[in-house]
Amino acid sequence: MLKATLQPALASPLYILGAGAIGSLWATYGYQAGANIRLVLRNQVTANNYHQHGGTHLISAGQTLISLLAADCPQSVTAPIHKLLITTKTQHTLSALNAIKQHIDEHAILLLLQNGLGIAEQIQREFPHANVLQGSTTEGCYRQSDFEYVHAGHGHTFIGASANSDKHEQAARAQLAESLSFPPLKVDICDNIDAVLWRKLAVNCVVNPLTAIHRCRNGELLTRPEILAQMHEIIDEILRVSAALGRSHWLDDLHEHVANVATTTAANRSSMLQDISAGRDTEIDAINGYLCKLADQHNIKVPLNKQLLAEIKRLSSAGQV
Ligand SMILES: NC(=O)C1=CN([C@@H]2O[C@H](COP(=O)(O)OP(=O)(O)OC[C@H]3O[C@@H](n4cnc5c(N)ncnc54)[C@H](OP(=O)(O)O)[C@@H]3O)[C@@H](O)[C@H]2O)C=CC1
Ligand SMILES: CC(C)(CO)C(=O)C(=O)O
Repeated sequence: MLKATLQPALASPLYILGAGAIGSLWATYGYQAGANIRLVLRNQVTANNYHQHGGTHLISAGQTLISLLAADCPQSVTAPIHKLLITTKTQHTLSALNAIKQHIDEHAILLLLQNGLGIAEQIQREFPHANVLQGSTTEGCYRQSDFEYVHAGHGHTFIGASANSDKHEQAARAQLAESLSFPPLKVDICDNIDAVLWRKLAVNCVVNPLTAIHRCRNGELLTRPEILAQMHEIIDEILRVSAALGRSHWLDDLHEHVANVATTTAANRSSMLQDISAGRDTEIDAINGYLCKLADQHNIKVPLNKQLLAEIKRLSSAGQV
């Protein structure tokens, strides 16, 4: 079915669902740029706390940028949402969206900026007429305390949809990317976002659970021979799944790529390590869980990925008392 054009939604206010680290980057720089942005916070208590705190404080290049945006909770949203940036963790996305479902216009732009895969398809099923787009970012931001974030690393953000979209939609998508490029954030459209996301998934399947299990920073993975050997075996499993899906060309240098990411982010505590250390649930289902599901569908054995999945789930439930 031909979808309604993206154009009407483009001119609407940008709602941000999931005003954590990544959401706060777009909220803060958007506010600085004078964009029309509204946050959708979890509930009225969070919205009150946000106002009492005086909004979001983002430490960026040694400066504290303060933004006090309009902050709704699901009960207080009044206007229809036409353009929504979703920056919750993957495991919270559907419940967060369902809480505001009645306020989302049926042809809305729903842009996911998350690690992990599998959520976009679920959202498209829940919102069949919506323009569901996906993005991937290499910006780095972490939470220092409530509503206080640190922009730790500058990166690049790509957004896109499935390859077979028409030219008209592509132009609108370029406009969307431009409208989200609040300096210093840089957003571009990508002709093959599936490849970008798959490559990111592959890295996350290796680095995230291993750093969480071994409680180490990303770079340390490369310095321990037993972990390094495991990394290569995990990557080989990912490559076998990719081959079955006809996606090998997206990952032709995966062993080197994972090592490069671990090197360039050597000092990072991965997001999964942070979640496990804080006793929070993790994005493992959308990362190794997603890969294992595909492997099962294609009868490919991925024992190491399954072990990582089980171990992270065990650690995560042990941490939640
Ligand atoms: N941080 C980074 O540097 C990077 C992150 N990513 C990816 O971006 C995504 C977001 O990550 P990040 O920003 O770090 O995560 P955060 O945990 O910092 O932010 C997620 C936010 O979503 C909020 N949230 C959860 N449930 C709801 C709900 N029902 N209604 C409203 N808000 C809700 C959380 O609120 P609460 O705190 O109350 O739970 C939290 O503020 C993830 O997929 C991550 O992997 C990708 C690249 C880099
Ligand atoms: C690339 C990597 C591993 C950087 O830490 C990441 O995406 C994460 O921590 O989730």
